[in-house]
Amino acid sequence: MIVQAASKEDQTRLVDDVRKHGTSRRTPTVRAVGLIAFVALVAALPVLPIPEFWITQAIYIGLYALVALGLILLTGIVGLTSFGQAAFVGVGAYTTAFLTVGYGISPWLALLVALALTAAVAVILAWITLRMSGHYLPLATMAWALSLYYLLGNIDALGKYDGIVGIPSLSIPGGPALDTGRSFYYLLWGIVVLAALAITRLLDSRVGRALRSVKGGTTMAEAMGVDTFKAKVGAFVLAALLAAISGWLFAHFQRAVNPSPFGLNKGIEYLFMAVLGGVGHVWGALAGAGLVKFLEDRLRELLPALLGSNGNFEIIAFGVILILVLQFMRDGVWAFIDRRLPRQMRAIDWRAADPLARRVQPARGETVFEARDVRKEFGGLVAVNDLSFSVRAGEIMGLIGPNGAGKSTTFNLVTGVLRATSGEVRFGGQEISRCASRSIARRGMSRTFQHVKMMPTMSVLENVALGAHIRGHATGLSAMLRMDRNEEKRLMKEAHRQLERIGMSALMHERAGNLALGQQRLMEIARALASDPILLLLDEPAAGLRHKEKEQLAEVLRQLRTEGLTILLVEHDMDMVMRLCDRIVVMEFGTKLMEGTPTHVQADPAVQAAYLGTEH
Ligand SMILES: Nc1ncnc2c1ncn2[C@@H]1O[C@H](COP(=O)(O)OP(=O)(O)OP(=O)(O)O)[C@@H](O)[C@H]1O
Repeated sequence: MIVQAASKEDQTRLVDDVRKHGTSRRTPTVRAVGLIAFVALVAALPVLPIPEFWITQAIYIGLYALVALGLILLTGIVGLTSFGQAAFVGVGAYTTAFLTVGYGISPWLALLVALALTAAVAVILAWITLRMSGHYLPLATMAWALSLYYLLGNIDALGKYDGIVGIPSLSIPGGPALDTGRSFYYLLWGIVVLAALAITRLLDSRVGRALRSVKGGTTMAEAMGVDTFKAKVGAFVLAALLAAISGWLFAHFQRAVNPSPFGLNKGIEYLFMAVLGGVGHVWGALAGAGLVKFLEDRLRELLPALLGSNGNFEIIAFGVILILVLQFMRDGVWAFIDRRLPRQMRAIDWRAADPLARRVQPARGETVFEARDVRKEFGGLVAVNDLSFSVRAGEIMGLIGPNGAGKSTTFNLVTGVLRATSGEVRFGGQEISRCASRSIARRGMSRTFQHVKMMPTMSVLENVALGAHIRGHATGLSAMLRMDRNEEKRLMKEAHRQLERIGMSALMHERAGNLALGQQRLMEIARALASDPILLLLDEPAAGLRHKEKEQLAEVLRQLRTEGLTILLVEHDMDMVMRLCDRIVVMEFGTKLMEGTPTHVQADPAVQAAYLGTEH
């Protein structure tokens, strides 16, 4: 991962800032004022003396924003692309149209049916495609959008391409009818604001961190105990449900449906809204929906006048705008605004929280880990050749060898990233050779990566809190309802404690991507420690560090050993390995060359030859 180190002044400023203001400073008020102003404007709009046209426009923006919100979660947060959101809007719209017009069912009951149907379709699509890597999901969503469009247009009971008319307007059960634009507006925007709030809360939670960790690869997330498949399916279903709610509202607002607004074109337009608005931000959905609606209207007037003929020219203009946005405002309009707003700092509200329960550590000297004749073949290449070694509680075991010796492969076999061709890996007395990474993490093995893997746009504290994922239980729903705060405080307290342990708590509010490489490596160690591991695996933690940073790292590792932690260390810096490790396994060409104390290893002619490249 390419990361930009913050300038020395930036870091000093940040640390000073935190010290001066105390770490419990609240977010500056510009954001809060902006939020209040926005909600006030949304609430006041219908009572202002403005033409009905503007209310209708605001309703369309709200309908679009609901769909775009789902895409923020799916594309911006989890990193999946869907061209099929318009089709989910169609499921919501057609289900309610069919049931309310054909069978006189209450629209609210029809909403439940629409949501159930949408969830079923989304789960099936996600289940089939997300197990496969590559572009299967985007392709499947395209196929889904195309097939639903033609299906709707060819079913007699759904009125073919003419659709269904005479859909009743909504009314609050036992309350008023929402049959005017202004009354409908309140229901719709109430739902939009609630959905935006729910997604914001979700992102600021244990499940939210897990969802964000999935973007850009699953290895790190799985190593933190996150079920990445479940996270992806969950995000896909939630995005589909938001689209279906938009469709349900759309049908009762328009009072008629036909297949055209639910085709692939519209699916692309929804994606365009999310990207234009800023796919990484909840506000991006609102900005994108507003901008696209505005552009749509302007272009529909302007383009025919300019070009002298009628047609769907705005699609071409959208394409050009998208290219320009991707070129000059890659993260969307909201990211551009967000960068200019005061940085958000989390208030420290966890001091009084109960600490998380700790694992019982094995007695010093007990064998915690064992590899027995572990072998890994890549085609004809034997990367790890019947390797056996064990690690005892409370020691630092080094795993060294020249480039290509098989150390990283061994690491991946041990942590469940790769499956061994043969042999056995045991941890805590149990066989784990067939276990997935996340299940190994739950058993008490935690790791760092040769190339730092983190969430660069999230704070250092949040990155470290991800490490404690397996120690929490709060669900996404409880996060949306803010019923997870007690556990969240405990997780944050743990993350803070681990940052203090490695001497980095002053940087906890900094964006992880702004840290220098040495600090990022230390942050990874804090993250691994937050899982309360029995065995800590460090993959070349000193790579790329300067002398002083290496000294700091060595000091941290010594301290951890004193506290009784067991460490398996892969490292190229021989000086560090020899000074730190209790025992060392030396590998060459996938085979164990020898095992012993640093003194033995250093004196061994075969080891010297392996490193110097001479015959032995
Ligand atoms: N996925 C893979 N497919 C094919 N060959 C692989 C794969 N992963 C590793 N190898 C090969 O296995 C051998 C061992 O590689 P590995 O990365 O484990 O060595 P290493 O000791 O970690 O090296 P380094 O110190 O350079 O990281 C190398 O020859 C490498 O090319």
